[in-house]
Amino acid sequence: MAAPKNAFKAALREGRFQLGLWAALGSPYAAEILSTSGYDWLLIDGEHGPNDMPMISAQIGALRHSPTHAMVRPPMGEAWLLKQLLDQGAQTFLIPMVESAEQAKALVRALRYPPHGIRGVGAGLGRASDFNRTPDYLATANDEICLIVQVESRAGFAAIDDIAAVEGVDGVFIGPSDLAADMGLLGDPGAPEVLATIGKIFERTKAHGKARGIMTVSLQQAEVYRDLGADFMAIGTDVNCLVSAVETLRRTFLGETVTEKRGGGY
Ligand SMILES: O=C(O)C(=O)C[C@H](O)[C@@H](O)CO
Repeated sequence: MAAPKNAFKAALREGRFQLGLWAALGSPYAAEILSTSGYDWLLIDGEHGPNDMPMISAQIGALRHSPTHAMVRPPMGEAWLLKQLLDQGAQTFLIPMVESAEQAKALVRALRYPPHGIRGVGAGLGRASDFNRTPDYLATANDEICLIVQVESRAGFAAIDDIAAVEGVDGVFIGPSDLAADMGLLGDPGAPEVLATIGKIFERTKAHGKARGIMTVSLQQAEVYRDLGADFMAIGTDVNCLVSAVETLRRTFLGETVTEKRGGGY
């Protein structure tokens, strides 16, 4: 018996668009509710959400037997952290602020067992191997890992061809908020200059045969990104869904109108 198949990675390889949602509440209960809400993937956010290792592990568990694939974003792409997340069963990783091919190559090695990488052998203790009940896990794990690197700065944009060319990088995800901030447009990811840069990053990513990802909380912006070529996209966050639903409920009852900031304003 082999490592679990990575349905998200397979879908990207087959060119099937994957719709996602951001999970930053840090709630396995919320993750379980979202796991059967029709999304192809759920990003468990350890960079901006209050998600520590036990919390992330519990959310991976909540998604485990659902049609929604767990994508995990650690605060940084550190090998020791990725090792723990891998053993907890994470197979798809979103790594923030990647700005060089060297950084991308180090991430690939951190996610693979020797001789192709440096991942420590300990999955027998974790969900990854179904708690040591997957005889062929070690031999099959590498192929089911999906690495998505975030390009979200001018430095990352400048290195996009080198980054996208790295063997083992499966996709490039643009963080529009951080990219806008680094471009001097803090809080305005919908600015024309940011959109133009996003288009160029997507174009170069596709040229290297890699998947293109992005996120927004604005459905209008989502259409723009889809037209730019996004292969996978998050169209909201659990936090935003909760806040906007509560606000909309109150405003609707009071007859108030709701306006949206350009680009979602994230
Ligand atoms: O820079 C970005 O935009 C992202 O990386 C996504 C955000 O971190 C996400 O938390 C929404 O704000």
